[in-house]
Amino acid sequence: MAATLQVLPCLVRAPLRSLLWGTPVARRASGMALAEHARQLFESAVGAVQPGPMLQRALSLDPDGRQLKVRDRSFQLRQNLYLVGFGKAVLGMAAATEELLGQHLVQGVISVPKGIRAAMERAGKQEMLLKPHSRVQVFEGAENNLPDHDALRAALTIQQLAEGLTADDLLLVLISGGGSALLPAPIPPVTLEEKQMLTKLLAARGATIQELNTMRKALSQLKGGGLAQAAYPAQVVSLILSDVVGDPVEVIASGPTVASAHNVQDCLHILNRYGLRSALPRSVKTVLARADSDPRGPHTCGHVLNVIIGSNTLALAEAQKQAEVLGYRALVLSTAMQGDVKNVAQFYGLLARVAGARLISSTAGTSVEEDAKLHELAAEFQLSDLKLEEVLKAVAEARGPVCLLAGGEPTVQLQGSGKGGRNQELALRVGVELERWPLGPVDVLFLSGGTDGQDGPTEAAGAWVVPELPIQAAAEGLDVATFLAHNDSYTFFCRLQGGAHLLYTGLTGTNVMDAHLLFLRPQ
Ligand SMILES: Nc1ncnc2c1ncn2[C@@H]1O[C@H](COP(=O)(O)OP(=O)(O)OP(=O)(O)O)[C@@H](O)[C@H]1O
Ligand SMILES: O=C(O)[C@H](O)CO
Repeated sequence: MAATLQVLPCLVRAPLRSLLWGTPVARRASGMALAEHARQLFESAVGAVQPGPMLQRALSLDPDGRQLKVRDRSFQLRQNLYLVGFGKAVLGMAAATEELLGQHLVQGVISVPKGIRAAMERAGKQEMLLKPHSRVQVFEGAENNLPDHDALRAALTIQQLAEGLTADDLLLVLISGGGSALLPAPIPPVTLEEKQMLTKLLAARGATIQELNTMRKALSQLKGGGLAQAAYPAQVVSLILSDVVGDPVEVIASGPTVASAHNVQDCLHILNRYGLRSALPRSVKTVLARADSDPRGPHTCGHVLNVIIGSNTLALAEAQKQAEVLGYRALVLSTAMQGDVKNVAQFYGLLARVAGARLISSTAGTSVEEDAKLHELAAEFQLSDLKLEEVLKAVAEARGPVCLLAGGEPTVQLQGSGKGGRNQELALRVGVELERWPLGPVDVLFLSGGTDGQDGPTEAAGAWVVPELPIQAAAEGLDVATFLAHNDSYTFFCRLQGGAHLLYTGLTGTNVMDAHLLFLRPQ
């Protein structure tokens, strides 16, 4: 998520209302009513994981304001409350926390992306901004999600605050995605540049976020429970907005308040897997060699309460509820969609075909081959929570409009130098897939959007498509295959019907991966 949000370049001529869903002409186009519902449901998903409501749900003060309740735990408040935070959504989380607990807050320090305050101001999101005389000091850094010297300064200030706490104090830690890059504190003699280089190399070779953060933890003073250790003997409560599939607290932002269960062997394994063992800087070898013989052993976190306060699951549950209100049979397929965007697109294309056939009539169903192929594709993703059979069964019984919801974070192997994001590329690819399969008398619409409101380095959050997409594109002389070959989905959608298929929300101030919505409505 780049922190700045500029004018929407492909739509500068359009009035504000039509920026969202296009011109009146486009509005009449096929699928426009479904598109309006898709936008509403996407917004309700994002709304459920806004910092304010999330923190109000997670925290409560007793009537005399002396006890803070978090889940089933109570903490005494007596001018002993401190706050630190790091992550893309932490500015709004800190503002909401100060709003709720300001009278008890002694001091706070947060590390947030460069330019985020200005972007929130431009977007008119006052609720995401701290008040003028806030007790929370803000550091902006980690441009392009890479740790830099500004983030390092923030991390050292956070460390100092934590180390100064006593057993009477309570430290609230606000954590969200992007927290790893915003809290760099390499163990000497490893330098910031060396750590940055290693994480960049691992990411470029396809390391997963779990692998990347295992390495980050091994080389950091604050990750893998280091921050909790620094705050000891104060009590620590971490409020975590998850941007990782399955909400693993030890992985999100590299688990600064969760004892690391990894050892040096795990790190060597990862380095071997990506052919990086021999290229390691001497400093990294030194730190890894020291780690297992550290007499203090791993960090202990018995004084910590880690709480997930927002996640993709929560966001989809709200969208599901709203879809039912709009009259859809709404079903959540998975909150763990991962895998190459091409395969994910193929899956959704085939799902529309198979589910669509079941919706209109079980006898005019799809071929055995199509059904088998759909299950084969699903099995390849190895999704822990996929409910394909249940969903297909429910669709067959639905007899009316259906909305299938999923969440996660597919990956794009970048080959071209075009402008796009994984949501727009997924939508474009699904548009192509939808045309490949005869769908029968069913209206279909697919939307993919990033819940942070910014898809890759573009101003859009995502896009929506209908099966007529290839025909619409051809009518405007747009060759979909060429745009896809250059990873140029944003340019494509800007040109298609004057940008009517792009989803614009502006920066949302939250981040729980992506949301995918597939609508099927018998004609
Ligand atoms: N031209 C492009 N076409 C398609 N995808 C792209 C393009 N350029 C970048 N991306 C994808 O965008 C993603 C990076 O953008 P973004 O900052 O939104 O994601 P992120 O860093 O994973 O953040 P978040 O998890 O907060 O969404 C990467 O997955 C990258 O592959
Ligand atoms: O910061 C990070 O480590 C990633 O966003 C995952 O939480």
